[in-house]
Amino acid sequence: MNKQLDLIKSSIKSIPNYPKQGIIFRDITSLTEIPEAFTATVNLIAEAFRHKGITKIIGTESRGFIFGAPVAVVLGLPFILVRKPGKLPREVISQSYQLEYGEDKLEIHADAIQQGDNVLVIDDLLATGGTVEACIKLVNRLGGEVKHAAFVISLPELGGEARLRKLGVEPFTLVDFSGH
Ligand SMILES: O=P(O)(O)OC[C@H]1O[C@H](OP(=O)(O)OP(=O)(O)O)[C@H](O)[C@@H]1O
Ligand SMILES: Nc1ncnc2[nH]cnc12
Repeated sequence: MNKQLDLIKSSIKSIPNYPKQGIIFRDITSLTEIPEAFTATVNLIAEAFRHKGITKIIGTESRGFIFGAPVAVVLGLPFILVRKPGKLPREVISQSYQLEYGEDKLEIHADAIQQGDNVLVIDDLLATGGTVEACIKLVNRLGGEVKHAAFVISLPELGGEARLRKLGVEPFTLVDFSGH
């Protein structure tokens, strides 16, 4: 187990000052290029949630798709896409959320979640928690519940873990990095 987590962490490249000065970008493209690391990542998340009564998995555009979709396949669960505005073809509901500078929106198909759904949100990385909070609001507005959210990477200093706990969701993360 620790060997797998070590492999996953060492597969993530850190790029200083990208996309802007002062940010250290934690790059999952170097992880997905290593089949053993990508497979271990998907399997560790899937096995952690196999017996949690999850009914649907959400992946958030775009990096959440990379991990959410294969976990949904492993668990045999529906995969729901939460996308940036204007990308989904049928009726949607939208949720605004704060970015570091300014505001953006996320959308979900209005018929994607039903009353009683127990939804797992999957993303590559938890920073401020704004993205996952917007997903939780979308699911709740459609009558579903989010009790679990899973991330490959957490940046605890940015407050996302604490924000999620306040919303009653215990974050599941594989590796932590300190520093932005
Ligand atoms: O916890 P937060 O502060 O909300 O940040 C985390 C989000 O930011 C990144 O996505 P981004 O919006 O950069 O889009 P991308 O996946 O298309 O690169 C990342 O993939 C998470 O979805
Ligand atoms: N430091 C970081 N690296 C990669 N993706 C991010 N999304 C938000 N902060 C990030």
